[in-house]
Amino acid sequence: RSHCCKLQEEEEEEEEEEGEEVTEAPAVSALSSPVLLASGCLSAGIRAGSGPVQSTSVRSGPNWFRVAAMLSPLRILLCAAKCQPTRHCSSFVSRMRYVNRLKEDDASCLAALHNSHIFLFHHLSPLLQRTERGTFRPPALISSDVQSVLERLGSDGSLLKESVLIGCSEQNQAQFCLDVGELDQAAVEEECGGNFVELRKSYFLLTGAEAPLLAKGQALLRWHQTSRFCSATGQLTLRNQAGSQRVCSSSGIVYYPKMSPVVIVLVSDGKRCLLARQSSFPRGMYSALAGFCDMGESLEETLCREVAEEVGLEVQSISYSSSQHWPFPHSSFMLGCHATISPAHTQLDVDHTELEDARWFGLEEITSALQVKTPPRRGDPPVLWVPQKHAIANRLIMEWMNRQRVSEGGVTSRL
Ligand SMILES: NC(=O)C1=CN([C@@H]2O[C@H](COP(=O)(O)OP(=O)(O)OC[C@H]3O[C@@H](n4cnc5c(N)ncnc54)[C@H](O)[C@@H]3O)[C@@H](O)[C@H]2O)C=CC1
Repeated sequence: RSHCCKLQEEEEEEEEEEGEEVTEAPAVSALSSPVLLASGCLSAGIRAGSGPVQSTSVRSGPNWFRVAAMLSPLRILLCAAKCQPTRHCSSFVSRMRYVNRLKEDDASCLAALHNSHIFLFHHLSPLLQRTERGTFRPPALISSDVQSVLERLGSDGSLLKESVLIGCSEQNQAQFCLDVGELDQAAVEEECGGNFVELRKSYFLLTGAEAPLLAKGQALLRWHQTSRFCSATGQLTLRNQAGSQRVCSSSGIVYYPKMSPVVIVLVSDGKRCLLARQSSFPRGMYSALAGFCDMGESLEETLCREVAEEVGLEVQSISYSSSQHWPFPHSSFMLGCHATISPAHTQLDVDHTELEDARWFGLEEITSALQVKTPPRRGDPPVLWVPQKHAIANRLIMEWMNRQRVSEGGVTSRL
C-alpha cells in the first residue's frame, strides 16, 4: 500500500471519529487525477516523462519494495474510490499532512524511506547527472537501488537510515537526502552515473526547480553534521528518523534546525535603484543591500538599520516582495523587500568597512546587467552583472526593472 494513501485514509478515519465537518470535492476528481495515477509508475522507477525531477534506476534487480510499488496504482485507485463525495481530495493537502506525519512517526518514516526517492550528496556536494539535452539535474534515485550501491561499496547497510526527509514529490513519493561522504567519491559517481558538484556551482548548472530542494537537503545534512552534541550538557544528541529534530540523550532538550533571518532590500529613489558590492564578490557583480537581523528586531527595523549603516540613507517606505532559503555560506532565511527614499536625499555615505562600493543605477544599466547570464571570464572586458536567477536579489532587481518600465512608459518584457 502507498504509505501516503494509507496515512491519508487513517487521517480521514480519525477525523470522521472526531465528527469534523468535511467540505470536499467529488471523488471522481481524485480518480481521474494524473498525479495519483502517475505515482505508482514513478515509485516503480518508470519514467513518467513529466515533472522536473524523475526517478533514476541504478542497476538493480527486482525486490519486494519494487513489487509493492508496482501494485500501488491499483491501491491508490481503490483508496480514491473510497473517498467521500464531499471530501476535498487536494493532493497538496494530503502531501503536506503525509510529510508532517513522517516527521512525527519514526516507524512510518522508516517504512517510507524504503520506498522513496533519494538525492545523494558527498561531503555536502550534490550528485548531478547530465541529461541528453546537455543540461544538469540531480537524479532522484530509488532507495532500494541506493541500498544496493551502498552494499556493493562496502557500507554496512545502516548508512541509508542517515537520510533526512526533505518532502514529498507531486507523485506522492517521499523524498530524502543522504550524504555518502564516508564512501569513495569516484566509486559512487561511477555506480550512479553522475558527479558530485559543489552546491554553489550546481546553482549555476541547474535550470529547473531543483535548486531549492538541494539547498534544503544540504542545510539539513549540514545541521546534523554540526549538531551532534548538546550545548547545555555536552552529551550526544540523537536524531529522529526524519531528521527534523535532535534530542539530548541526557537532558531531553530538543533541538530544531536553525536559519538566520536576513533582510535583503532594493532601495529606489523613483528613477534609479541602489546596488552595492563587497570586495569578496566576483568582479563586476553588484547586488541589493543585505544584512542579518539582530536579536529582537522586526523586519522593518533591520531594513532601516542596514540601509542607514551601510549607505547612510533614511528609508521612507517599505514593501514586502518574497522570501527564500539561502544556503550560502550557511542557512539564511532571506526576506526580500523594496524600499524607497526621498529623491531629495540620495547622496550616499558608504561604509567602506562593509562595502567596497555602492552606486545608483538607471533602467538601461539594470536591463543590460540582467542580460548577462554567465559571470564574465578572466580577460573579458569589465561588465556590470547581478546575482543569478536562483538568488532573491535577481528577483528584486527584475521586479524593479519591470515596474520602472511601466512607470517610464515603456513596454514590460520579462527577460
Ligand atoms: N540570495 C541572495 O540574493 C543574496 C543573499 N545574500 C546573503 O545574505 C547574507 C547576509 O549578507 P551580508 O550582510 O552581505 O553577509 P556577510 O556574510 O558579509 O555578513 C555580514 C556580517 O554579519 C555578521 N554575521 C555573519 N553571520 C551571521 C549570523 N548568522 N547572524 C548574525 N550576524 C551574522 C558578521 O559579523 C558578518 O561580518 C549572507 O548569507 C549572504 O550570502 C546576500 C546578497 C544576495
